[in-house]
Formats: sequence, structure tokens, C-alpha cells
Amino acid sequence: MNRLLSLFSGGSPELLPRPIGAAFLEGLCRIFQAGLVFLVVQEIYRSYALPDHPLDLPLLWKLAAALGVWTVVQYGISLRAYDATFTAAYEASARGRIALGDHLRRLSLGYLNSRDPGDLTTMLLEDYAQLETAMSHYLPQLVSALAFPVLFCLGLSFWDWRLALALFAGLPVGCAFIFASRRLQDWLGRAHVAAKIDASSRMQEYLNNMREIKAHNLGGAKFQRLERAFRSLKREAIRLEGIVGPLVMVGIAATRTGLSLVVLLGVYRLVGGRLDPLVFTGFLLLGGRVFDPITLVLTNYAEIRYSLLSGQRILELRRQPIPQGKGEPPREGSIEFRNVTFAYGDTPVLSRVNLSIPSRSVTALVGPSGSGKSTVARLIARFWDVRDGAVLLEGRNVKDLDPDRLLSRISMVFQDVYLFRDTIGNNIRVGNPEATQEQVEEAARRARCHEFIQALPQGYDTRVGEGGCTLSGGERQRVSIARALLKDAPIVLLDEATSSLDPENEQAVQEALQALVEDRTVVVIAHRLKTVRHADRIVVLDQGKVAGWGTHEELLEREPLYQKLWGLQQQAERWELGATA
Ligand SMILES: Nc1ncnc2c1ncn2[C@@H]1O[C@H](COP(=O)(O)OP(=O)(O)OP(=O)(O)O)[C@@H](O)[C@H]1O
Repeated sequence: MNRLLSLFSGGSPELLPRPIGAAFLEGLCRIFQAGLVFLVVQEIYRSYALPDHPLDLPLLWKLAAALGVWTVVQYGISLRAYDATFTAAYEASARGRIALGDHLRRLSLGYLNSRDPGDLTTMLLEDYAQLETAMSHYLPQLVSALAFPVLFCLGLSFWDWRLALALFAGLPVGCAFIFASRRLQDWLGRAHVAAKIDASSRMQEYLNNMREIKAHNLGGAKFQRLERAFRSLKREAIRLEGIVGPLVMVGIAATRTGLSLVVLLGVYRLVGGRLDPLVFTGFLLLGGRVFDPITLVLTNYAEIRYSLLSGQRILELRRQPIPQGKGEPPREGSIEFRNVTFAYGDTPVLSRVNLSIPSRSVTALVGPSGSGKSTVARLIARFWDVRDGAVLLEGRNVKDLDPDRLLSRISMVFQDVYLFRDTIGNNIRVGNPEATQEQVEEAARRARCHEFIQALPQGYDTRVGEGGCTLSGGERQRVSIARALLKDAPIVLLDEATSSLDPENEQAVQEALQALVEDRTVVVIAHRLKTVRHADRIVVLDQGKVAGWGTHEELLEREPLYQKLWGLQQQAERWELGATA
């Protein structure tokens, strides 16, 4: 039961008692109203059926007045129930979305990478919207369907247990039929969800990669994939409705056969003089309505199960373990890789890597493409946990450190810079949300972006588009360096930080980076060896292993791979000079 409530509320079952109580109270109100109507029918029936029983008009007026008053009371109760139900539904989805968003933030990148972004978007938006509908509409229906037939059955049994039995005879058959077909319904529901996720992913891919699509003239092919995804979504939706609908109809028909049995049995017993006509009338009056809540639930059964699937998907994600660790990260930043082996899924990337990066030194990672340089940097920030061995900060395993606090000690500048849809000032403030305007501007000056920001229409208050698409690659890169400067962390990871800068800016930004790396532990990844030849130490990686390390001069003397890479780059530069000459 607990699990069901958790599924219904997307992980906030504590919000359910109020709407369930409200739905129950609302149902009781309706029964009371039906009771008053029955008293009116009884009085009229008696005045016609019993010669010595004149019509009690004062009683009928009183009943009419009571019905009027009750309608007002019922309206008030319904209003409260409506309020309680909708408030709980929106509160549950808001709480759930926030909790899930926070959980996603704390999950390892390894897990997030394995998930389709379209799937996660669907979960945060559509699955919670589905649960809102479930809580606000289906939950009250379910409460009525579960509670009131039982109450009715008990109440009517006191009147005539045979008729009560006949009335409810079809119910188990109908429910059993629906229950037996639930696997098919789940299967169809899952296929529909999968089609929805696929359509959402294709849509995201289409919109996010519009530049590449246009550049490579892929409009037709990519649009066809999108079209296929939407057609498949339509097919699955029709299949879900088309198969589940008739199944549910059969279930409802089976449930309602009880009323026909009541008529047959009632007439038979009435003719035999063994049934009070008033009781028979009561059964016919109530029997028509007693199945209304059940019919409603069975009609919505597929949707209810579909909502439960949404709840299941959400809870599964919320159960994903987040990287643990409570320790305070050290203030200094010496880094050590001790026999580290790592794989992305089944693809081995690092094999028994041993590395020592002294505090307040600049270490460059170089090597051919795919040798594992970025992976080493990501493991320092614990974007993934290593498979074997350990990454140590000042001798402490990063697995034992609080992941959030660890990240607060590391500044990162990546190749691809993402800017949030916000002002450029706030985008720099990402490095330190408490920073004053002066500090933001100072960081921007040091990162050589103050001038271009001031030239923008609203200066630091200029909004940049999603992904920073209104700034050039070089400008985005400099904003991200300003962020890192503002963060003022003891460890700095630079992954191809100057890759997208034009030659004009490069010198200035190299100076800015010089300010950033001063007195910090720096790990820099660079393809252009020239930019890191003054590093304190250069580590050469080859196919996930350390091929050698030392200063530029030492490596040139004794490390064949480094010699080769250096030679190739020298050649490339000469070729470039030759080409432009
Ligand atoms: N998220 C990921 N999932 C699966 N495989 C990955 C992932 N990231 C990188 N890889 C693979 O791991 C290997 C090492 O990648 P990594 O990015 O660390 O190399 P690199 O030396 O930094 O390469 P480059 O210089 O081209 O940026 C590559 O074979 C790459 O395809």
C-alpha cells in the first residue's frame, strides 16, 4: 500500500492523507444526499401503497429544506476537497521535480551519460504532469471506487442479503478481467512511453544540432527521423487506446451485470411475496448508481496504470545511489593517482595509472587524441568514480570527500563553454554567487573580457542566449576564465582552455591564465605542446597509460612519443607558415 501511495505521489506520500480524507468525506456527503432522496421516495410510496397512511406534507417540506441546506453544505465540502486535492497534487509535483532536479545534480556523470537527455526531460515534465492528473482526478475516483461499494454492499445486505449478493456478483468478474489484462496494458503503456521519449529526444537533437544539420545539409534525413518518431508515437497512442478501450468496456459490462440479476431475482421474489416493494425500489434506485465510481475508475484504468508507470520511472531514478562521502576536502591541492584503472561502461580507458602532481605546481597532460587526458581531469573532480586504485587529494581518497565541497575547491575551464540564459554578469557570478559587482568586473578585467562586455548594449546586464549563442567562441571562453578567477579555488583544471581563441586574443588570455594558475595546483590539457612547454611537469599519456613524465627538455631528450608529437607540431607550424607565406 505504501508503495502504491509513493507511486501515486511521485515519492511524497505524506501529502496524500488530506486529499484521500477529502475525497472520502465528499463521497459520504453524496450518500447522505441519496439517503434524503430515498426518504422522500419512501414517503410518497407509502402514501400510495398504504391506505391508512396519508401523505405527510410537513415531512416532505422538511426533507426538501434539508436537501437544500445539504446542497449548500455539500458545495462547501466539495470546494474544500477540490482545494485540498489540487493543492496536494501541485505541491507533490513541485516537491518531486525539485527533489529530482537536486538528485540529478548529485548523481555521477557516468550514470547521467548513460541516460537519454530526452528521457530525463520527459520525466521531469510529463511524468510529473501525469502524476498531477492522477492525484487530482484519479485519486478521488479511486477512493470512492474502493470505499463506497463496500459500504453500500454492507448497508444493502441488512435490507436483503440475497439482492445485495446479486447486485455485486458481477464485480469480481469485471475486476478479475481488468486485472488479468493488466500485463498487456502495462506493455502497451511502456511502448507508448518509449515512443514518447524517442520523439522527445529526436526533437531535442533536431533543435540542438540545427547548425550541424544545416552545415551538412542533413535537413531531409534528420527530419525524416523526427517524422518517423512522431508517427510511431501516434501508432503507439492509437494502439494503447484501441486495445485497452474495448478491454475496459468488457470489464465494465461484466461489473454491471449485477443490476440485471437484481431485476430478475427481485421480480421473482416480489411475485412470490417474499420481497418488500420498497426494498426492491431502493435496490433499483441505488443499484444504478453504486457502480458509477467503479465504472469511472475502470474507464480510466489504463490512464491510472500509465500514471503508476510514471511514478515507477520517477522512483527508480530517485533510488539511484548518489556518490557518497562526507569529509572536508583539504585546502592544499597535491593530487595523486595510485594504480588507477577506469572504464566508461565496458570501454577501458585508463589502466594502472600512477601520477603525482605536487601542490602549487603546473602539470600538463599531453598525448594523442583519445589517450585519456580529459578523463584524468574528470576523475580528479570525481565526475566518475574509479574502478580500481584511488585518486588522492593531499593523501585523502576523493571517494571519502563530500562531492559538493570537493567541487568548491576546483575551478574548471572546459573546451565547450555553456552560458546560462541570464545576464553576462550573473554568468560570471556562477564562479561565486556572493561576489560584488566590483569583484565580477575585476575578474572580467583579468580574463580580458571587460572591454567587450562594456561594449555590449547593456554591459554586464546584457542577457546571453541559451548556450551563450549570442557570444563568439573566444568570448565565451574568456567569460568562463573569469568565472574560474572569481571562484578562487586551490585546484584548477584547464581542458583545452585556449583552444577556441583567435591569435589576437591568445597572448592576452595566456596572461590571464597565468594570473589564474599562480600559486595553485594546475592540471592543464593541451594539444599544442608549445603552450605548455614551461609547465613544471609534463605527463605523456598513451592509450590510457603513462608513457613518461618530466620537463619539456627532459622529455625531448628521452621520451620517444613526446619527441614524435613535438616534431609533428613543429612541422605543422612550418607548414602553416609556408601556406600563408
Ligand atoms: N563519456 C564517455 N563515454 C564513453 N566513452 C568515453 C566518454 N568520454 C570519453 N570516452 C572515450 O574514452 C577515451 C578517452 O577519452 P578522453 O576524452 O579522456 O581522451 P583525450 O585524450 O582527452 O582525447 P582528446 O585529446 O581527443 O580530447 C576515448 O576513447 C573516448 O572515446
